[in-house]
Amino acid sequence: MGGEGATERKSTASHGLPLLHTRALMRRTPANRVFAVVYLCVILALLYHHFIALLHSTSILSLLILLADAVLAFMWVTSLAFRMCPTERQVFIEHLEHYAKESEYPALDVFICTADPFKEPPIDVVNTALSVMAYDYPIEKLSVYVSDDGGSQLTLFAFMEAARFATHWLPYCKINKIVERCPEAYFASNPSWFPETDQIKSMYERMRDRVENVVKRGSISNDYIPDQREIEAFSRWTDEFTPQNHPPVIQVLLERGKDKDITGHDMPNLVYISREKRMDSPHHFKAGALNVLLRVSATMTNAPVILTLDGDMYSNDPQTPLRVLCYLLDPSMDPKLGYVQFPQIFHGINKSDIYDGELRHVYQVQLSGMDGLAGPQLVGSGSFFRRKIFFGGPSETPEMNQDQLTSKSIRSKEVLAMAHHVAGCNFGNQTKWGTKMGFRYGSLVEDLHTSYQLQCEGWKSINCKPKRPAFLGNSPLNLHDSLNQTTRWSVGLLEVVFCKHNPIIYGVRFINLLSGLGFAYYAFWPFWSVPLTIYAFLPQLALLNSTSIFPKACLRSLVFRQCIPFPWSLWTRLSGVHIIWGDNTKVVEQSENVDDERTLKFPIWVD
Ligand SMILES: O=c1ccn([C@@H]2O[C@H](COP(=O)(O)OP(=O)(O)O[C@H]3O[C@H](CO)[C@@H](O)[C@H](O)[C@H]3O)[C@@H](O)[C@H]2O)c(=O)[nH]1
Ligand SMILES: [Mn+2]
Repeated sequence: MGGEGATERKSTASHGLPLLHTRALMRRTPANRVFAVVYLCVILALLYHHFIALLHSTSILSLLILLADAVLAFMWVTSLAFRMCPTERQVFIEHLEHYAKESEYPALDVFICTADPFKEPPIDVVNTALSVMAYDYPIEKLSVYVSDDGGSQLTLFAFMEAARFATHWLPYCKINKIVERCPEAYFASNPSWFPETDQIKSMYERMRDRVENVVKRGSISNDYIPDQREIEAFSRWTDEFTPQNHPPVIQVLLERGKDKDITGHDMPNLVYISREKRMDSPHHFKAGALNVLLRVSATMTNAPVILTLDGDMYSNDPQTPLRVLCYLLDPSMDPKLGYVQFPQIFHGINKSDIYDGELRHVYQVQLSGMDGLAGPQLVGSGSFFRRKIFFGGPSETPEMNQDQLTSKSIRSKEVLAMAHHVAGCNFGNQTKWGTKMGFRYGSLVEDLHTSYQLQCEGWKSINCKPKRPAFLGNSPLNLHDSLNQTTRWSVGLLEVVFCKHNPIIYGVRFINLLSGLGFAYYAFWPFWSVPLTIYAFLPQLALLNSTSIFPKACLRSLVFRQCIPFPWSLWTRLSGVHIIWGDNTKVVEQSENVDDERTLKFPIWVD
């Protein structure tokens, strides 16, 4: 696991072709490891100290401190997963041509989820879709599926508009080699001017106004719908149709080979899906939506590679799928590689980010840490999968027939009938969907839950962190949304803790010790609230009880003599600095020659 980084830093692979990717341990790894050993000693000393203090006098305060510090210590131990083998990787897209021709690239199905047109504005979801439809990827290999869990005709309307605008937008991006392919972000960035820029900009603004007007009004007037086929599509919204109770709606908006852009080139497939919802049938939230996408796409295109995106997360780099191919097309790649995860990077957050919406520790530090083990967890968006991982472990997946049904038109009656059938709410009942197949049910954080189960089955993953963010998304900006998200995540994470495959019990055995700890770190994340709450009230309680919570005893005499003489005594000898750590009950032992001027007093804080 460790040390391979250095040896992999060479320019050609063993088969003589230039390398597609490299991987190396980060330079801070040895320092991290030394730090971990030192820190572990201090934590043990601290817990020992609390324990001794408890023996001397058992008060509620000392019990609370012990509890708080025990939880902090546990969380710190689980976080070791991120520090032992932090890994960085590089890909070389320019070497892809040595491995495969464009026509040999695997097909790619993109899944975009949205759930509520009033919380996630359809125009944002449209921007997400346009940004991936314009990927630098062979168009005949690309399909985009939009899952609308809100079952809203407003979203369908937005996508009908998007399909028309895309026939102008895609050639504009490709001919002018635009890098920013999300139209909203492109026009906001003061782009360089091309002869068609003004025209395309006003087209975009017209589309945006139409979509926003319709959402504002909450209904679509007939003069907004130019096409008979489109009027028919909306006829499915009958009076009984509600977001929680409706039949499946699947609408093929663009079909490759049939629909052309304004320069006469093919358009990628674009399919709108709103799965069947019934009050008496569990929908399993996003995991349920993603499983319907897996099944419907299997009936239509069945691409071996899948990308999942949240509706609010657009592509910021048209070459992203090529980066993934650098791993997937490498013949020497571990066949157990199941998915490639890109970090979530958020835009529009103010500098101070008081709610930590950016989650930088997760995306900048922890994913690289997990990458050196069995691989990062899924983070819900920006994940490229091999389709087969949803159908069993690495040793048991049958090779699926990729040509199955793909020769038929996706608008054909047969294909559509099948697609509607698998989008039904009872289709997955009494099957392995959600337990052994597809995204796993049972947790609101389906991403962590599913990736944990996949890694237990033996699948591995890779963290891909290019300099230019591959995707940019939205994060809660106010306290209300932020608390809502935290509550939802906490419930979902506790569901992972209390499921029968708890990471501490199963994970450390089925994946590996450190990865298991890494998953435990996330699953036990709600437990941070225990020490936070205790430490929030501790000073006040101590004040009321007239007890001191900050200690006076000498750590050197307490720890060094009784517990761990080295390296702390060496440190004291070399530096002459005594570290003082005391006790809230009484002075345990006073050291003889403590030089007041060179004595550091501080409480020990974990992490
Ligand atoms: O029943 C549902 C619920 C949600 N979603 C979609 O799932 C995505 C994420 O849901 P959101 O409510 O925005 O949750 P967040 O907390 O913002 O999302 C983070 O956390 C989720 C749960 O871990 C992950 O799925 C996401 O990818 C990750 O960005 C959105 O696009 C929703 O439209 C559905 O399609 N159906
Ligand atoms: Mn979100």
